[in-house]
Amino acid sequence: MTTSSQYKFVPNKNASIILAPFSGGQPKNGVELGPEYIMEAGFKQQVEELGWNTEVVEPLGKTNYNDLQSDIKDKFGVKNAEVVSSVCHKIHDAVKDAAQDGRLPVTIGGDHSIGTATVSGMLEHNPNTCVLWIDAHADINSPATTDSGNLHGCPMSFVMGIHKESYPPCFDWVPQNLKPSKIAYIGLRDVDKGEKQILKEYDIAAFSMYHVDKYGIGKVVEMALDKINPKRDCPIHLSYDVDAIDPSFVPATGTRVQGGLTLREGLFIAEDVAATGLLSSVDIVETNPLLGEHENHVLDTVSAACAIGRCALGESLL
Ligand SMILES: NC(=[NH2+])NCCC[C@H](N)C(=O)O
Ligand SMILES: [Mn+2]
Ligand SMILES: [Mn+2]
Repeated sequence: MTTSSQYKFVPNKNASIILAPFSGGQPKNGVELGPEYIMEAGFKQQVEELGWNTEVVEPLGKTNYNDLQSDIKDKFGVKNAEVVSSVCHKIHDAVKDAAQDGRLPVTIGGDHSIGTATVSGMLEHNPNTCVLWIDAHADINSPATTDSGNLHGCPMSFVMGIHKESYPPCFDWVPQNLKPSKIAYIGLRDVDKGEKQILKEYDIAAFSMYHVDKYGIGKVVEMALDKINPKRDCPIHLSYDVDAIDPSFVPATGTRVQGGLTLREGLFIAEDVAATGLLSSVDIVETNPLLGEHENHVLDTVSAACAIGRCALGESLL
């Protein structure tokens, strides 16, 4: 079987690998090292072997934004709002610039708070963009609902403007331009009570591990795309939290939840998005090399992160 390997929204196969070594959206050290480990594993060369021209972009420069962190909630009930906001603003601009330049942004985290930046950046570039969020978590808490106060649990509400009266003013720059009908989740299995209410209230397409078991991953990806991209004509932003995949395959991540996707199911999602020809951007987040109990944990996690990227960029298309 042959599948079109053409990327409709990036016909020249130019990609920008955007490094986001940031951990301020959650309390565990080490997730800021994700980009370094993934690049050292040869990710850029791997992408080039697939026929992409790549450039590496470091919107955070050499500044270390990770020492400014605190574990104390502010009066809005969240932690590190100022630094998360300013890091996201830089990544937002880098993602948008890359896309405007005809390149496919591949943003490597770092924690998932940067979803605020990538989703809003791609939506400013093309308002038809839909979002496929692959994660054990819904990351749709607002400052009003979050228990942890960790902003990596909140990016989806920020880009939709859910409970906007609860946001710290430093997030005023974030365009709240994602419609609830343009986001679908796959892999959910640890969703907070307040998040469940939001998913219901906004009628958001949410496929949990229950649906993966019941229908199979192939059908679930199809159902998700039917909801958010029924005519298969809109660009797809794939935001991939490696914790969607079961911790037996991907152990080095900060919020492990048992009962996840097999590695093959996880890669299939990226392959199937690639096969649509509609991929316009991808995030690969939450690789934390300091959380492996031994070296193999780190190797497995880093190589899964690289494989997600390669599959999204067409490795399995013949
Ligand atoms: N990107 C992630 N791993 N997010 C985990 C979020 C966990 C929890 N729902 C919280 O709000 O803190
Ligand atoms: Mn997660
Ligand atoms: Mn996440």
